Amino acid sequence: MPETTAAPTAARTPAHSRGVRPGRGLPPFTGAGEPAALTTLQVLRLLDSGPRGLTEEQAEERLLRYGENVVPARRPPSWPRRFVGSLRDPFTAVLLCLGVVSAAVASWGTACVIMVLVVVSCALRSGGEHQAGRSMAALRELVPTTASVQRRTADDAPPRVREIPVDQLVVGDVVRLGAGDLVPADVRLLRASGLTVHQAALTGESVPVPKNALDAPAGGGAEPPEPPHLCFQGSSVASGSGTALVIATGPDTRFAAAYGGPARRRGETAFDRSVHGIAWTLIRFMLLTPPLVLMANAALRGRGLETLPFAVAVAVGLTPEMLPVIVTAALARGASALARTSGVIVKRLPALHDLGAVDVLCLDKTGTLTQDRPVVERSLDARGDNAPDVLEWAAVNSFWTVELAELPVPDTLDEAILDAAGERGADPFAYDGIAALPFDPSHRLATAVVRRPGRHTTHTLVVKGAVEDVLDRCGSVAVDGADAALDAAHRERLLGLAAEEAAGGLRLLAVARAERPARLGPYSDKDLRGLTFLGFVALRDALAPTATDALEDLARRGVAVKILTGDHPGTAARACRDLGLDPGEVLTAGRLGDLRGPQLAAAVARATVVARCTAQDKARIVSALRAGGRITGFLGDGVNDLPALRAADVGICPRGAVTVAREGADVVLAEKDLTAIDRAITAGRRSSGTIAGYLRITLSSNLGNVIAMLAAGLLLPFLPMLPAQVLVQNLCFDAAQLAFAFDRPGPAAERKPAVLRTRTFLRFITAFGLLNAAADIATFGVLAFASHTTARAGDPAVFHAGWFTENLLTQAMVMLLLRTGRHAAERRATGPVHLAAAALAVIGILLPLSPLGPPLDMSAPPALYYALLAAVLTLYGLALSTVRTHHPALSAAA
Ligand SMILES: Nc1ncnc2c1ncn2[C@@H]1O[C@H](COP(=O)(O)OP(=O)(O)OP(=O)(O)O)[C@@H](O)[C@H]1O
Ligand SMILES: [Mg+2]
Repeated sequence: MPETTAAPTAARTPAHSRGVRPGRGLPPFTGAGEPAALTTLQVLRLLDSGPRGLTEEQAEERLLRYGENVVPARRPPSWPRRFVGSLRDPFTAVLLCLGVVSAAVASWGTACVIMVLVVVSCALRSGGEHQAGRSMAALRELVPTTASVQRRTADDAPPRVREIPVDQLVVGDVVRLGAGDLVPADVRLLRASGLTVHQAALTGESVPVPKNALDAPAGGGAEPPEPPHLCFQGSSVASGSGTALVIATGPDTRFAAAYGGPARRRGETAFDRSVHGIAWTLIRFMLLTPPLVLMANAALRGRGLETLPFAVAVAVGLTPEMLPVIVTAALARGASALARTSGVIVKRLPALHDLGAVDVLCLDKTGTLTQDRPVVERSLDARGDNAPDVLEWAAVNSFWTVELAELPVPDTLDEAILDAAGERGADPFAYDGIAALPFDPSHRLATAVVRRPGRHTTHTLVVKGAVEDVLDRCGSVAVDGADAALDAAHRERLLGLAAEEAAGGLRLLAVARAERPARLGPYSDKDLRGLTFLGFVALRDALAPTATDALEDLARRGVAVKILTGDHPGTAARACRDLGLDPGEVLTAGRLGDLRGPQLAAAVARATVVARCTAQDKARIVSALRAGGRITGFLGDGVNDLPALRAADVGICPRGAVTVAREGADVVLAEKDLTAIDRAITAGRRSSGTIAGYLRITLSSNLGNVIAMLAAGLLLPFLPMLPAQVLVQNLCFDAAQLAFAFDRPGPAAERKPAVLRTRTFLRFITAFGLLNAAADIATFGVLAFASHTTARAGDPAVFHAGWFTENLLTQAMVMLLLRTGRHAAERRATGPVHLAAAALAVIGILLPLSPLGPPLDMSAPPALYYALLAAVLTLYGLALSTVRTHHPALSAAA
C-alpha cells in the first residue's frame, strides 16, 4: 500500500548526529506526557524518528539500550517468597496460633507437630503454586498482546506494517491503532480518523473520548488535562483508527507512574463464594472448638487447663490443611489438559472453577451461531423491489470507510458488499473519498463523505447501518427516483419490510444519502440529519455447522444459553430457531428501557434473545443475571463485548478477538466454537468435582473424629487420643488426600453446574460426620468388650491403638465410597485414590504394631478386637452406601 504522509521528510535526518538522545530520560517525555507546545515535527526530530517509522536496526538498538516496553508489574514471586506468602493463608494462620498456644502452655510435642504440619503444607502448597504459576505464565504467553508497528528494513526501504509483541515497542516507533486495540505505550497521534479512546483505567471516565492529531502547537496557554493528541498506555480504542508516535514506554508511561502494574478488577467471583466461603466457615469452627472443649471438660469432668493441648489438637483435627494444595493442583492440571487437548487457554486459575459453575452462558450471534461469512443476497429499494444502485451506494460507503481508515480492519460485512458490487461491475473509484466516520458500535452506523470528480461544490454523505438508526436520521425517502417526505407511516412500512427480511434470517443494512455543500471542516455524527433513505442490502450468513449439537450439549448439561446481539431481533430469532433453540419472547434492549436489578434479571431470565444491545446493555444484562444468583459466562469477540466480558463471572473470547477482548477475557478459545466451550465447562466441572470431593471426604471424617473425640474425652478418665497421635493421624490423612489432586471425578460430576453451596455442603458433612462418629463410638464399645477379659482392660495405650486403626480404616473407606459423581458401578477402576486408600489402611493396621507404636503410646489390641472391628466396618460401609443412595439431597450434592 503506498504510504501517504503529510509530514515533511526532513524529520528523518539522523538526530544522533546532532547529539539528541532519543526517548527515555528526556525530560518532556517522562510519564507526565509531552507539552503540546512542540509541533509534531519537533517531537519526531527530538525522538530521532520520522513519519515512516524506525528501521528494524534502530528499533533493536533502542530495545537493547532502553529496555522492553513492560510495566515493572509484580513479577511472578520466587519459590521462597511464595512459601512465606503461604504462611498468610487463613488455615495456616489458625494452625500457627494453635501452635503458639501450645508452646505457651509448654506442650512442646503438640507445638512441634503443628510446626511440622505447617511446614509440610506450606512447602507442598508453595511448590504447587510455583509450578502452576509457571505453567499459567506459559499458557498466557500463547495469547500474546501485539501492536501494529510501522518499520523499515533499511533506511531507504518502504515502511511495512507488521504485528509485534507489545513489549518490543520502543520510543520513536510509529504504530497503527484500530478499534479494539490496546494503546500499547504513551503515544502522540500523527493522524487519526474518527478515533475515540476509552481511558477509564486512567481517568475513570466511562465514555470514550475523541482524539485527534494536533494541527498546530497549542500555543502558550495552559495545557488541557487530557490533551486530545495524546493517548496513554492502559487505554483502548473504542472506534476509528489512527497512526501515532510512541513517546514513552514501559516504566516511563503515565500508566506505570500511576499504578505500577496492571489494574486488577472484579468483585467476588463464584470461586470466592464457594471455596473461600466454606474455608471461612471452617475457620470460625476451628476457632470456636478449643474454648468449647475446655469449657465442656471443666464443667463435666472438673478438668482445668491441662486439657488445653488436647483441645488444640481437636481443633487441628478439623483443618483441611491440604485444601490450597488440592485446589491449585486440580485447577492447574485441568487448565493444562484443556490447553493441550482443546487449545483453550485459561488465563486465571480460579476461572476454571467458575467455568464449571456457569449455569447461564451469554453469547453474541455473529461467528458463534453463524459462520461470519456473509454474502449479499439482494438489495432492495424502499418498496422492496430489487435495486442494484442501493448496493452500489453501500459499496461506495464500504470502500471509502475502509480506504480512509488509518488501520483498515477487514469487516466481513464490508468485504461481502465490496465482493458483490465488484461482481456486478460497480466502481467505487467513480467518487473521491473526502472523509469517513468509521463504524461505531454505539451508533451502529458507518459514514463516507465522497465527491463526484469535477463537482467540487458538493459533498455526498453515504451512510449505512442498522435500519432503526439510519431511519432515525432520515427526513425523506427515495421512491421511483424522486424524494418523498418520510412520515411515520412510511417509517412503519420500512421497519415492517426490514422485519420481513430479517425473519428470513437475513442480516440487513439500511443505506441513505445526503448532498451537502462542500466544506473543509471535519464531519461528525451531528451532520447525519435529514438524510434520504435509499433502501436495504440483505446478506445471508450461514449457520455454524457445530452450533446445533453444541447448544444441545449445553442444554443437557444444565447451562441456559442467551443471545445478546447488536443485530436485528428477527435475524437473531431466526438463527436460534434454525439451530433448534426456542427463542421464546424476543426482547430488544430498547424495550428493557431503564429496568435495573431484579426487574431486569426477571425480564432477561424469561428471554433467550435480547437484540439491538449496545456494549453497555450487554454488560448490564450480565450484571443483572449475576445479581440474580446466576453464575454467568459471556462469549464475545468485539469492542462492543468488552464491558460484558469484564462483568461476567467468566469472560470468554476466541483467539481472533480484538486485543482488548483478549486482554479482558479469563478464557481464550482457539476458535469461536461452542463445542470448545462445552469441553471447557466439562474440564471446569471435573476440577471443581475434585476439590468438592476432597472437601466433603476430609471434612466429614474430620468432623466425625472431632465429635467422637469430644464424646470420648468426656466419657473416659484419660485423654482418648494424645495430641501427637491426632497430628500423626492428620498427616497420614493429608498425605492420602493428595491423591485427589490426581483423581478424575466420575461422569455424574459433569452433568450439571458444579456449585458448592455452603449450606448443602454443611448438611452433607454433618450427616456423614455423625455417621463416622457413630462408627467411632461403636468401636469404643467393641474395644472395651474385647479387652475387658484381658489383663490390659482400661489401658489407654490399647485404646489409642485400637482407635487409630479404626480411624485410618474408616477414612480409607470414605475415600472410596464418597468420591464425587461415582455410582457403585463406576467406582471400581483402580486409580490414585484406590492406592492411597489401600496405603492408609495398611498404615492404620501396622503402625500401632510397629516400633513406632510405643513412642505414640499405642500397644496392640487383642485379636478379638480386629474381628469385631471388621463387623463394625462392614456395618459402617453399608450405612454409608445406604445414606448416600437413599438420600437424594445428600447424594445429589456429591
Ligand atoms: N460495517 C458496518 N457498517 C455499517 N453498519 C454495520 C456494520 N457492521 C454492523 N453494522 C450494523 O450494526 C449492527 C450491530 O452490529 P454489531 O456487529 O455491532 O453487533 P454485535 O452485537 O457485535 O452483533 P453480534 O452478536 O452479531 O456479534 C448490525 O446489525 C448492523 O446493522
Ligand atoms: Mg460482535
